Amino acid sequence: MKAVEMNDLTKYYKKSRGIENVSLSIEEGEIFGFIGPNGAGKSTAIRTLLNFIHPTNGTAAIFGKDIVSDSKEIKKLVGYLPSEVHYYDDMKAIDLLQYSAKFHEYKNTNRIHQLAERLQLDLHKKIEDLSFGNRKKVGIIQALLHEPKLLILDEPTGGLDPLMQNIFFELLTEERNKGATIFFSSHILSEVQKMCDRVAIIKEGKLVTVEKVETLIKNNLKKVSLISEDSQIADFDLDGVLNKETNGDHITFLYSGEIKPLLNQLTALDMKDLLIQEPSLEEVFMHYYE
Ligand SMILES: Nc1ncnc2c1ncn2[C@@H]1O[C@H](COP(=O)(O)OP(=O)(O)OP(=O)(O)O)[C@@H](O)[C@H]1O
Repeated sequence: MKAVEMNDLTKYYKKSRGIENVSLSIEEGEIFGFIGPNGAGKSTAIRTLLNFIHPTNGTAAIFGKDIVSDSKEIKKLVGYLPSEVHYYDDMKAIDLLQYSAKFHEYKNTNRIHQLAERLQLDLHKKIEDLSFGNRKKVGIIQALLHEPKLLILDEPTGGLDPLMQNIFFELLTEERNKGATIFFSSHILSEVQKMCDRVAIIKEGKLVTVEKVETLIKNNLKKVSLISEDSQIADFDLDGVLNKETNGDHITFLYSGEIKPLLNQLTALDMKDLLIQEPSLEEVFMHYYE
């Protein structure tokens, strides 16, 4: 059974586009990244999955249960971290988390303390006295505490310092090793590269691609940098050449295709230097974003 399955999931806010015809599925046990620029529709997709907003069209299921009609059952299986956490400010963190554990009928309250220790959070402070990053930690503990089968995390690392981000990713890895599925949205390419098995890229509400992270990087896309004083360099072109930039005698571009035609074309140029390498994940994404 798929952990998450979206079929043509569409959400319009009145006439304005949230997401359109998003279809994807996430396997149980996967760490799946959801990447896209601001306003692309990541939070809309996540909030629709959690039945906070209703789909305009299409369907989705979590562990085979319909996101609208079975939403109550789904809530028991899911841990959710919103991109911005808002709580009752004058509650202490511990009270809020114990209340949350009760809601999930989760008995092992030691886990709250264990997670707080790992994340270095003082549980006895009131929410209003916590910094933005420390409130985020409360949200992380709330999402993880009942050991859900599926974690849905919307921009989870915003506000965490690098040390805490590492601890957070350790916690996610531990949950995954216990069998959890993790679906998280992010702008931060390095964390997607480090953590995810597969990634979906969303742009202007539509899914652009779903790929294994390694495939995205290796997808035959090469970054070519060369130096040449050859006057023909400005006209250099070939099927598969993308994002060409010329700066004096330096030229860089991405290339997707067979390597031989590229080399044939290059050897015709009078070159001073040539470097063909794998593009960074960022360069790959910029190519999809354009
Ligand atoms: N409550 C709302 N009412 C009207 N339009 C909305 C609402 N929420 C989101 N939108 C619109 O839906 C589109 C997708 O927004 P969404 O917040 O899902 O994007 P996102 O990818 O999560 O962006 P970000 O990375 O900035 O959080 C945007 O055009 C946004 O303006």
